[in-house]
Amino acid sequence: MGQPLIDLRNITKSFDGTMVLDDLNLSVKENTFVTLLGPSGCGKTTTLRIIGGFERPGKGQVIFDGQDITNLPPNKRQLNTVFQKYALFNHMSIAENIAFGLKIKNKPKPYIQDKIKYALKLVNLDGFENRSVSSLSGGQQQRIAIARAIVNEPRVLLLDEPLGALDLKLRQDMQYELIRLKNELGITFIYVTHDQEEALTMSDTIVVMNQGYIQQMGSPENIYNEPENAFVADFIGESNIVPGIMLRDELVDIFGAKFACVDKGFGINKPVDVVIRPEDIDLVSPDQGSIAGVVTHLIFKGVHYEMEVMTPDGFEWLVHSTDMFPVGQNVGIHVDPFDIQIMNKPASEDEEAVGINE
Ligand SMILES: Nc1ncnc2c1ncn2[C@@H]1O[C@H](COP(=O)(O)OP(=O)(O)OP(=O)(O)O)[C@@H](O)[C@H]1O
Repeated sequence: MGQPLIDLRNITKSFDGTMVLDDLNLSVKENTFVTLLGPSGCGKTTTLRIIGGFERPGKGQVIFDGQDITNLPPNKRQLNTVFQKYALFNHMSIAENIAFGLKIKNKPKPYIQDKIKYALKLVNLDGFENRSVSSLSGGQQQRIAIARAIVNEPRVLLLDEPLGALDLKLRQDMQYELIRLKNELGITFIYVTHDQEEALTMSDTIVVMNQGYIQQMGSPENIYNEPENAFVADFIGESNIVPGIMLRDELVDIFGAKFACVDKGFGINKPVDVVIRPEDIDLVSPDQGSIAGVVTHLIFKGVHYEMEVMTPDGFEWLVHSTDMFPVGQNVGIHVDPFDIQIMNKPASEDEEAVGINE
């Protein structure tokens, strides 16, 4: 593969003596949609601001297309940023808002007019040139903010929770719009969100962060199906995370019951964490399952039923199924070997950084 477009090397950042990013390494390939995902305060925005040039790292380098841009100001970088608050100028028309960056660069008038038209078409707001900012809905304002960034022809668009202020339906519409834009424009998107569903929907690559460390980096499928640790498993979707003992290759003991799996190389009689997604549990008759239990909770969720099944050890398994099993019913739990994910127990309670270079 060619060299990455953006390479963060050993980035460290503290605020008031508190470490926010600790030796962070991140490579982003050109023309990918990369999402920084993690809980509030994990350092996503700080990472984005360092890429954008709004924040200087304490240590480390920001490499863009092979060049060190660590000390370059934001306006000299080939990227544009869209924030959650649209930051449009209320006293200017839509056209003036979009033209703002181009006027500063002294671009000729006909060029600017063409660009405004082109950008408005891209964000599905043709003919909005003379409208005022206040006459637009939140979603429309956010599209204008994106149009304003696009006319500068950045190689990278940085987006910091750009859909955070929108309601669910609008947010979903805008998610599709952004994917379309990325495909049409062929530019690299770096997107910050704490919404895992949004990340799974939109990204080519998800970077899961926690407490200033990258926990895992991979495709949405990889992150969802093969979480590398309990934090990722828990943060991305719902999971049953249960203690197990690897009896040998491809066989794990969970609460005294044997489950066939496909994992190897963990050793013999080794304590592990086992991740099983709620939708991967099949409820069968008690004698057909690997372990028997009783249904303790049942909720109808629209697309599926959500149930909890308590096994004799006292663990309550979360189960999603289109079949309904009433509270009090005795059931067996069966899991396909491919749907069982074995993880090493963390070496200590400390957060661990994981290697992220593919
Ligand atoms: N300018 C600043 N001065 C002091 N502390 C800061 C500053 N910017 C960020 N922090 C702190 O750094 C930590 C990481 O913040 P950051 O905004 O990067 O997290 P985040 O993952 O983007 O969170 P959120 O989703 O809430 O925006 C937080 O504890 C935050 O309070």
